[in-house]
Amino acid sequence: MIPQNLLQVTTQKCTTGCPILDRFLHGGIPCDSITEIVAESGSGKTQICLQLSLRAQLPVSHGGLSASALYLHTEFPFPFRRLHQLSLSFRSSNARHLPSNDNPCDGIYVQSVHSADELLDIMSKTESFIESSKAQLPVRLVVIDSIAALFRSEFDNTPVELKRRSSLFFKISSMLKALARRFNLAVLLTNQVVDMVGPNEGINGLRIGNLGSLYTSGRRVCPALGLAWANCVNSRLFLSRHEEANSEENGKLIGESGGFVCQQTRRKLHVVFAPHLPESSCEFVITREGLFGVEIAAC
Ligand SMILES: Nc1ncnc2c1ncn2[C@@H]1O[C@H](COP(=O)(O)OP(=O)(O)OP(=O)(O)O)[C@@H](O)[C@H]1O
Repeated sequence: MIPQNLLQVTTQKCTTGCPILDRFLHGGIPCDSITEIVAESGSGKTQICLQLSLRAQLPVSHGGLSASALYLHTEFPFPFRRLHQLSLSFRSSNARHLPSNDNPCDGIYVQSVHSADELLDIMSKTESFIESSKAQLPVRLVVIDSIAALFRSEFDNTPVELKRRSSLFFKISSMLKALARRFNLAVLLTNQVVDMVGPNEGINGLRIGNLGSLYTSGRRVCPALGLAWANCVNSRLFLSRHEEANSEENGKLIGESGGFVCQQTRRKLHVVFAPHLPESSCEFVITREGLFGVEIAAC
């Protein structure tokens, strides 16, 4: 058996709730591991985090973790309405696998975080929190949405501050990895992107993972927080979006040629790096029910 297959056999995964995305991710988001989803704003990062937080409650036999989720949010306000909307469709399509009277939103512990120091403080208390919540569904999924927001304005661009920032990265990731290992948790983080300017060489051309350059909305971007943070996560997934103009008779906009033009957002999930996934990408859509993969028929 090759090492890649060994990892797949022994690692438990949390389903996304979509068979196409699960197949693409070889079962879902892995436990005992840190998975990062990086994308520009409005790409679906929060949507997939909410979706996973609900799906974690499913029994293991149905791809879940039979577990609750701890959702640490750094972007305000927390999207309670979207969670409620997702929970309604989740409950109606999974009624047979969930306790009949329970509200799935109750299986998600939501906690706001305002700074990196506060995150460290919360994580130091998480161990006893997880242990004490053993009576209900145990916490087996930790979400941090988003990690970049904690570092957005707190640090100057000086060597001393950058060193302080890197040391915080390593502290956070080693605490997360220790928690993930001890409780067999799936850890899911979101990260933002920054625009890349200038030629694709030198530090700009530095390749991290499978993809040389990341493109979204026609811009070349790279994940926020740089190389030091890239070394802190086990897997990195990238969500891209591109607006396409399709001429259509019943479309919404009038194109240059006088015909109708319909704007359509094409979204893709890419593997930037992951120990258990090959270089690949998968189209997806976002609906009221969440994120769903789309299989493109071969011509
Ligand atoms: N109910 C819904 N039906 C269809 N699409 C939706 C629905 N809710 C959200 N979306 C789509 O999801 C996108 C927002 O997703 P989300 O907030 O998860 O993105 P994000 O990457 O987390 O953004 P940010 O970084 O700004 O928080 C919107 O652009 C919208 O197109």
